[in-house]
Amino acid sequence: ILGGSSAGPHQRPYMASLQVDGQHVCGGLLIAEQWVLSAAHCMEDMKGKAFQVLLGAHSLSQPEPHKRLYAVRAAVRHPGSNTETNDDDLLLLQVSEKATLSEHVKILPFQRQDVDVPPGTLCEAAGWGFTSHSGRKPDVLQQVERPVKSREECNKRPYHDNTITDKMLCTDSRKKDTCKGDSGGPLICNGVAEGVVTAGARVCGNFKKPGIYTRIAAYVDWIDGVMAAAGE
Ligand SMILES: NCc1cccc(Nc2n[nH]c3ncnc(Nc4cccc(O)c4)c23)c1
Repeated sequence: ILGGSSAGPHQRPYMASLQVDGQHVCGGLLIAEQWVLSAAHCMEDMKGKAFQVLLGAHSLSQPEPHKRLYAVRAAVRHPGSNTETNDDDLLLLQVSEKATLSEHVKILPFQRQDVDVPPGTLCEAAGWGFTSHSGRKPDVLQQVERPVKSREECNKRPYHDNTITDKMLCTDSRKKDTCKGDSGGPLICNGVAEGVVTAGARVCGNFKKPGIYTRIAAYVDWIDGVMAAAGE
């Protein structure tokens, strides 16, 4: 997160950190007791290694009583996701057992009504991604408030030039923005998860490349279907 601030400890108890060999790779959000929603592109960063899901964390390094690392029982990428585009950039992770819910670990409701968030709505992104262009990594969860940018505007040059589909939304990216490591994390508007961070052009903090998010409401049937079909 560029231009943001540290979240209060456990103020965002739905935040997940996807980790390989103890290193943060991507964000995620807890959407059910045994399910974390993230971005399909995050699987590319795993380099085929096993990865875990950290829940209940504020600091990535410090021992915290409610921090717990879960093994992944199943990783389901959206069938439409691919390495070339931002389309359908969603990943559902079934963790090895139901998460122990508490003040520090909570489920975040997601938008089920497939209606665009009005442009100008102030939303929040959070993550443990880069906090500077030089690639500085934060220890504690960062957050930033961003206004939604209309799809019409976001699809113009010099912005994203007609690559933003109805299943995506944009936020202004001038100075304050998501960056490497924030992929997979939530965009929260009025307390409800509306989007999942996708890397898009991978540019951070440049107003010419607004932040791009996958609109969760456009994937409710897929999400419900995967969770229903999976076993224990
Ligand atoms: N703001 C959109 C967004 C959301 C999520 C991830 C991303 N960026 C990235 N995703 N993956 C990446 N691999 C390498 N570099 C990357 N961005 C980068 C790194 C250092 C300085 C800088 O200006 C930009 C990214 C960009």
